[in-house]
Amino acid sequence: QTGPATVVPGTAPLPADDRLYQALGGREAIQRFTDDFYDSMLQDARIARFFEGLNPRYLKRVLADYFCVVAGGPCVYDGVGMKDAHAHLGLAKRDFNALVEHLQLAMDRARVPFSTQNELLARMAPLHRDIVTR
Ligand code: HEM
Repeated sequence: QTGPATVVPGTAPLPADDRLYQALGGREAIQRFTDDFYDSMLQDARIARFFEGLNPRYLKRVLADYFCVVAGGPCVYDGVGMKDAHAHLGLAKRDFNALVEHLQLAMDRARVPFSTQNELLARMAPLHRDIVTR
Protein backbone atom coordinates (compact mmCIF):
# COMPACT_ATOMS: atom_id res chain seq x y z
CA GLN A 1 0.00 0.00 0.00
CA THR A 2 1.34 3.46 -0.83
CA GLY A 3 0.21 6.96 0.06
CA PRO A 4 -1.84 8.11 2.99
CA ALA A 5 -4.52 5.98 4.57
CA THR A 6 -7.99 7.36 4.33
CA VAL A 7 -9.56 7.37 7.75
CA VAL A 8 -8.65 8.55 11.21
CA PRO A 9 -11.78 9.18 13.22
CA GLY A 10 -12.13 12.73 14.39
CA THR A 11 -8.93 14.37 13.15
CA ALA A 12 -8.08 17.25 10.91
CA PRO A 13 -7.80 16.45 7.19
CA LEU A 14 -4.99 14.05 6.33
CA PRO A 15 -1.96 15.22 4.41
CA ALA A 16 -1.91 14.67 0.67
CA ASP A 17 1.59 13.20 0.75
CA ASP A 18 3.86 11.18 3.04
CA ARG A 19 6.57 13.82 3.46
CA LEU A 20 6.10 14.04 7.24
CA TYR A 21 6.00 10.24 7.55
CA GLN A 22 9.32 10.03 5.71
CA ALA A 23 10.81 12.85 7.79
CA LEU A 24 9.86 10.96 10.95
CA GLY A 25 11.85 7.99 9.65
CA GLY A 26 9.06 5.56 8.80
CA ARG A 27 6.93 3.18 10.85
CA GLU A 28 9.71 1.57 12.91
CA ALA A 29 11.23 4.90 13.92
CA ILE A 30 7.74 6.11 14.85
CA GLN A 31 7.22 3.00 16.99
CA ARG A 32 10.52 3.57 18.79
CA PHE A 33 9.76 7.15 19.85
CA THR A 34 6.16 6.19 20.64
CA ASP A 35 7.30 3.44 23.04
CA ASP A 36 9.64 5.90 24.73
CA PHE A 37 6.87 8.54 24.81
CA TYR A 38 4.43 6.13 26.44
CA ASP A 39 6.96 4.94 29.02
CA SER A 40 7.83 8.52 29.94
CA MET A 41 4.17 9.37 30.56
CA LEU A 42 4.02 6.52 33.07
CA GLN A 43 6.84 8.25 34.97
CA ASP A 44 5.01 11.58 35.15
CA ALA A 45 3.00 11.98 38.35
CA ARG A 46 0.77 14.57 36.66
CA ILE A 47 -0.74 12.03 34.24
CA ALA A 48 0.44 8.49 35.11
CA ARG A 49 -2.86 7.67 36.82
CA PHE A 50 -4.74 7.77 33.52
CA PHE A 51 -2.69 4.86 32.20
CA GLU A 52 -2.93 2.56 35.21
CA GLY A 53 -4.19 -0.91 34.39
CA LEU A 54 -4.07 -0.43 30.62
CA ASN A 55 -2.40 -2.73 28.13
CA PRO A 56 0.80 -0.93 27.11
CA ARG A 57 1.44 -3.21 24.13
CA TYR A 58 -1.93 -2.38 22.62
CA LEU A 59 -1.71 1.36 23.30
CA LYS A 60 1.84 1.67 22.00
CA ARG A 61 0.83 -0.03 18.78
CA VAL A 62 -2.32 1.99 18.10
CA LEU A 63 -0.62 5.24 19.10
CA ALA A 64 2.18 4.59 16.60
CA ASP A 65 -0.41 3.68 13.95
CA TYR A 66 -2.22 6.90 14.72
CA PHE A 67 0.91 9.05 14.39
CA CYS A 68 1.79 7.18 11.21
CA VAL A 69 -1.60 7.84 9.59
CA VAL A 70 -1.66 11.48 10.68
CA ALA A 71 1.81 11.88 9.14
CA GLY A 72 0.56 10.54 5.81
CA GLY A 73 2.13 7.10 6.15
CA PRO A 74 0.80 3.82 4.74
CA CYS A 75 -0.61 2.59 8.05
CA VAL A 76 -4.05 1.61 9.22
CA TYR A 77 -5.47 2.89 12.48
CA ASP A 78 -7.89 0.32 13.90
CA GLY A 79 -8.32 1.83 17.37
CA VAL A 80 -11.19 3.76 18.88
CA GLY A 81 -12.01 7.32 17.72
CA MET A 82 -10.48 10.13 19.78
CA LYS A 83 -13.76 11.32 21.27
CA ASP A 84 -14.83 7.85 22.40
CA ALA A 85 -11.34 6.89 23.60
CA HIS A 86 -11.04 9.85 25.95
CA ALA A 87 -14.57 10.81 27.02
CA HIS A 88 -14.51 8.83 30.28
CA LEU A 89 -11.16 10.31 31.34
CA GLY A 90 -12.37 13.87 31.95
CA LEU A 91 -9.15 15.36 30.60
CA ALA A 92 -8.19 18.99 31.17
CA LYS A 93 -6.06 21.25 29.01
CA ARG A 94 -3.10 20.78 31.37
CA ASP A 95 -3.29 16.98 30.80
CA PHE A 96 -3.26 17.55 27.06
CA ASN A 97 -0.28 19.89 27.38
CA ALA A 98 1.59 17.35 29.52
CA LEU A 99 1.13 14.69 26.84
CA VAL A 100 2.31 17.04 24.10
CA GLU A 101 5.37 17.86 26.22
CA HIS A 102 6.26 14.15 26.48
CA LEU A 103 5.75 13.60 22.79
CA GLN A 104 8.09 16.47 22.03
CA LEU A 105 10.75 15.26 24.48
CA ALA A 106 10.57 11.71 23.08
CA MET A 107 11.06 13.04 19.54
CA ASP A 108 13.98 15.13 20.83
CA ARG A 109 15.61 12.03 22.29
CA ALA A 110 15.04 10.27 18.95
CA ARG A 111 16.77 13.24 17.25
CA VAL A 112 13.75 14.11 15.14
CA PRO A 113 14.50 17.55 13.67
CA PHE A 114 12.71 20.43 15.40
CA SER A 115 10.71 21.47 12.32
CA THR A 116 9.52 17.87 11.86
CA GLN A 117 8.49 17.69 15.52
CA ASN A 118 6.49 20.86 15.06
CA GLU A 119 4.69 19.50 12.02
CA LEU A 120 3.50 16.44 13.91
CA LEU A 121 2.55 18.49 16.97
CA ALA A 122 0.61 20.90 14.76
CA ARG A 123 -1.45 17.96 13.49
CA MET A 124 -2.17 16.94 17.08
CA ALA A 125 -3.26 20.40 18.24
CA PRO A 126 -6.81 20.38 16.78
CA LEU A 127 -7.50 17.10 18.60
CA HIS A 128 -7.92 18.93 21.89
CA ARG A 129 -11.48 19.66 20.75
CA ASP A 130 -12.25 15.92 20.91
CA ILE A 131 -10.04 15.03 23.86
CA VAL A 132 -10.26 17.85 26.41
CA THR A 133 -13.65 17.67 28.08
CA ARG A 134 -13.30 19.81 31.19
C1 HEM B 1 -3.00 14.58 20.77
C2 HEM B 1 -3.43 13.99 21.83
C3 HEM B 1 -3.77 12.52 21.94
C4 HEM B 1 -3.73 11.53 21.00
C5 HEM B 1 -3.30 11.58 19.56
C6 HEM B 1 -4.17 10.33 21.67
C7 HEM B 1 -4.28 9.09 21.08
C8 HEM B 1 -4.86 8.00 21.65
C9 HEM B 1 -5.13 6.74 21.00
C10 HEM B 1 -4.77 6.44 19.56
C11 HEM B 1 -5.72 5.92 21.88
C12 HEM B 1 -6.18 4.47 21.67
C13 HEM B 1 -7.67 4.35 21.48
C14 HEM B 1 -8.07 2.91 21.58
O1 HEM B 1 -8.23 2.43 22.73
O2 HEM B 1 -8.23 2.23 20.56
C15 HEM B 1 -5.82 6.65 23.14
C16 HEM B 1 -6.33 6.16 24.31
C17 HEM B 1 -6.06 6.72 25.54
N1 HEM B 1 -5.53 7.97 25.77
FE1 HEM B 1 -5.04 9.29 24.38
N2 HEM B 1 -4.47 10.61 22.97
C18 HEM B 1 -4.23 11.94 23.18
C19 HEM B 1 -4.38 12.62 24.36
C20 HEM B 1 -4.45 12.02 25.58
C21 HEM B 1 -4.24 12.66 26.86
C22 HEM B 1 -3.97 14.15 27.05
C23 HEM B 1 -4.34 11.70 27.81
C24 HEM B 1 -4.17 11.80 29.30
C25 HEM B 1 -3.23 12.56 29.85
C26 HEM B 1 -4.65 10.46 27.13
C27 HEM B 1 -4.87 9.25 27.74
C28 HEM B 1 -5.36 8.14 27.11
C29 HEM B 1 -5.81 6.95 27.81
C30 HEM B 1 -5.80 6.71 29.31
C31 HEM B 1 -6.27 6.06 26.82
C32 HEM B 1 -6.87 4.66 27.03
C33 HEM B 1 -8.34 4.78 27.33
C34 HEM B 1 -8.92 3.43 27.69
O3 HEM B 1 -8.62 2.43 27.01
O4 HEM B 1 -9.66 3.36 28.66
N3 HEM B 1 -4.70 10.69 25.79
N4 HEM B 1 -5.29 7.90 22.96
